Amino acid sequence: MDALCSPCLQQGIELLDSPGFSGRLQAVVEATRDWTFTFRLDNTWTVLARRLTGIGAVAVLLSWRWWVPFLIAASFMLLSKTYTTWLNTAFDKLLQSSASELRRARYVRGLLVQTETAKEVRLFGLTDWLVDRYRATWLSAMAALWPLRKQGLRPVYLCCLVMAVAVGGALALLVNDVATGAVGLAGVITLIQAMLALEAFGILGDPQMALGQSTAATVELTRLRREVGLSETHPAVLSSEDHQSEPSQEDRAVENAAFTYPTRDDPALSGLSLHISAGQSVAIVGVNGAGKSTVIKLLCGLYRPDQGTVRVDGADPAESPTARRRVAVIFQDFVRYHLSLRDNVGFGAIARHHDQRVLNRALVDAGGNDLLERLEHGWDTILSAEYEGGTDLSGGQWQRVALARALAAVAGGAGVLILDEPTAALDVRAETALFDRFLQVTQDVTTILVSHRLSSVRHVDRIVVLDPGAGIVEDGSHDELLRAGGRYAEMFTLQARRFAQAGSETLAGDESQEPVG
Ligand SMILES: Nc1ncnc2c1ncn2[C@@H]1O[C@H](COP(=O)(O)OP(=O)(O)OP(=O)(O)O)[C@@H](O)[C@H]1O
Repeated sequence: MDALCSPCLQQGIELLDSPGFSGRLQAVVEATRDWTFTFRLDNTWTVLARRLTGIGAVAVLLSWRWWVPFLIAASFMLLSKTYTTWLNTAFDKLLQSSASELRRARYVRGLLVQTETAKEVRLFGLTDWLVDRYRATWLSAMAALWPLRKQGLRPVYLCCLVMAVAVGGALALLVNDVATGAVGLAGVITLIQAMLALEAFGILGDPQMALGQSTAATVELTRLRREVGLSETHPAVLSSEDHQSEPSQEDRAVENAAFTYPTRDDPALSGLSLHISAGQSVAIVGVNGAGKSTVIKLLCGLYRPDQGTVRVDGADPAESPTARRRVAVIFQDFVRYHLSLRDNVGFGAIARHHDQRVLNRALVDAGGNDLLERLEHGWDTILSAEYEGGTDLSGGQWQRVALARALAAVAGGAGVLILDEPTAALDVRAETALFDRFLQVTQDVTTILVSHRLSSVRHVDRIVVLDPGAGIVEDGSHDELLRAGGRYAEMFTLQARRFAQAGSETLAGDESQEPVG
């Protein structure tokens, strides 16, 4: 799968937006995971037909030496029984001792192919790490099988020997009959074919079908790769040196960008230009559907503009993994990884994933240090109640973990930190406090905040008001925009009045829905 997932996510996430591609990718995943149903259905007929062939073979061999077909068929059946017993034991053992590890392995594999996780996996450059984790978890789950393979298979090998002796003995008899002239050429061919057909009483299966099944997923993968024009080469893995720790002094810019989503006719952005100086804090506000998240996605290199350019530190983030690594973003639909707290935070800076200092600092700065005390296994607690020893978190706790991930990314070298409404579930006061704290701990970093609550973002250096179709309609500091008395001023006043009337607690829910303008 990594042969497809890595280059696919490296290119962008448009492919996963395409229902056709996404559906086929999921089909490949299913194909490599679970053949059980179709396997049984298809093979019912095959097994019936082959058993009938076996009975015919017995009838043919009866006329030669009556005991030969029974001896050979019995040896095949014995082998079949021993092998099936081993297989059942192996599966039992696997499910008993490694079920949760197998599940974890599948979960990690799922992160590589799901649309919901694609943005973060690409942005944080997690593909290779996840592929390695998948392999390691899967191998560790399979470890329960290795001893069984060594010792448990001995009876199976013994039955193979018995079968070989029975078939070999029958062939020797046949050679003898040929030598004495008791059996002619036509008889030899018929009898040998009949002997081979007795294999229908065994469990050797249809090699062609088995081969077809095992290669079907590979064939589909190859076809998908060819269709979407993915190269064979594996994308380069960024080393820790690629994660510059010094903030860059270069600007971030979107220049005359137009973009239409592949599944839409109307453009999400047309002719938008936005320059952000290094170290500046900027808030992007606007009504629902104004294109705020789309601008962010372009800046992250998740999509390529149809027209115009996007530059982060002088490079196109859609093309340059290094430029992409300079941007850390947490979206409203950030991923709640069913993995350890360490992974959830460390994914922000995968090259420093085990640097405890970075993790501690990020969690404290995100206001989540008290969370650590409540987790039974500390940093190694799995953040999902579906796993033994794991636990789920509240919405607010998850948000702090996601913010810690973004801060870890800054420690890992990201120079642009973007929060695209990950705090929408917090009330106005909590969001304002968190944004203020964020601006404090990220003073050297370019910060972009997206929010509907104008009071939460008033302390940024600059506020940009986006309008659907019209692009940027206002641009300035909070005070400047208030003085200008335009749309921002109008909405800020309206929100402030409603806030005062309703009280912070009750308004919190309403205001998260409140559009600007
Ligand atoms: N993945 C997508 N596929 C198709 N259309 C999309 C997609 N994402 C956004 N759009 C459309 O693009 C336009 C801009 O959406 P965008 O999410 O950028 O707006 P926004 O200002 O962030 O909105 P909100 O405040 O509701 O989050 C909208 O018309 C939206 O329906």
